[in-house]
Amino acid sequence: MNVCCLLDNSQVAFGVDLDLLKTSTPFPKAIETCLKGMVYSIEDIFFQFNPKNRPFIKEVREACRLLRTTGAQWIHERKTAMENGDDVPKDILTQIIKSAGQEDSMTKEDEEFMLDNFVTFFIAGQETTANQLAFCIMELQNKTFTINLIKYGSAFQDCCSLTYTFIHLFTSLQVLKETLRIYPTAPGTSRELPEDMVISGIHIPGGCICIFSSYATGRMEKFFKDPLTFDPDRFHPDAPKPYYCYYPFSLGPRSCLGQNFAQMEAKVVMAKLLQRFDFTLVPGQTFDILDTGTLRPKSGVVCTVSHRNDKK
Ligand code: HEM
Repeated sequence: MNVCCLLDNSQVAFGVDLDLLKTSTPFPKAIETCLKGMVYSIEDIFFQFNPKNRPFIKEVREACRLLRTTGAQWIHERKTAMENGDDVPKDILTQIIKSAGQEDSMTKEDEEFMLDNFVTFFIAGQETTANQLAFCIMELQNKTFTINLIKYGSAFQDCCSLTYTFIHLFTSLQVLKETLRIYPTAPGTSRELPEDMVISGIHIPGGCICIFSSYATGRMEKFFKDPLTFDPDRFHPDAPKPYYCYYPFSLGPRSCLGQNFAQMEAKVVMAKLLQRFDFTLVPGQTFDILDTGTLRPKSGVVCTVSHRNDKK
């Protein structure tokens, strides 16, 4: 899933074919290492001062450097192509460079800022969607979900026979939205209060940082009946909309920039995979969750994959 999403992001956003399926690249590992570094430093503010963490910190620095040098190289190549009047894709990279070109002058700091955005885009955009799809495949093996599908009148037999109803559930995003309710791959966010505020009758002084957990609210009986049951019907177009208790992409002006892209990507990747393959979970895996900054399935969702045509 990581490879699928990384290929998709790099191709759509930066017009680069990473060729990950043929050659092994250090990219997915570098993204994972950067995320880990972020989590460890948030969890323990003294992390970087502990001598025993030095080897890991070195690893994180190298991973960041890899992402930044790659970003710099891609930007340079695209800039040169644009200056030479070559045909370039109308993708995000072209937009970033065009916007930068409208500035009177580009300082070294601006260039660093552009690279920061590149790395944010790469990290934010890959793990989250990949893990969402992995959780989704994990839930497809879940008996409760199977029962729910039978309720829709679908001929849902071994794992996932593709009826119209089933495909519709995906394309209408019901399944994907329900996946993010129980497994919000970016499990929370935070905001610093600029001034004193009263929230639900509680006075909070300005300068405090409030942390919001979409993982917690998504699993609260108060907001979702029988919260641990995977039921895509909660997101049926006629069902009442969740009110400020479902925010896997956060809310407000600084919410996820890639939300629409992510959901379109998830829909396309999932539909393509399920049209072609059957997934059967290798037994003995847990349905537990691992928190590595983003949430991911602890056992990795190791599956036996068979091509649908082979069964005909
Ligand atoms: C299932 C997939 C995804 C989930 C659950 C997710 C979730 C989030 C969350 C919770 C935030 C924090 C927003 C906040 O603090 O208020 C965020 C920020 C962000 N996301 Fe996503 N994201 C996903 C996919 C993507 C993709 C595919 C991209 C880009 C292609 C992307 C780009 C970004 C960026 C650039 C930010 C920073 C926005 C800002 O600071 O203004 N995300 N995302």
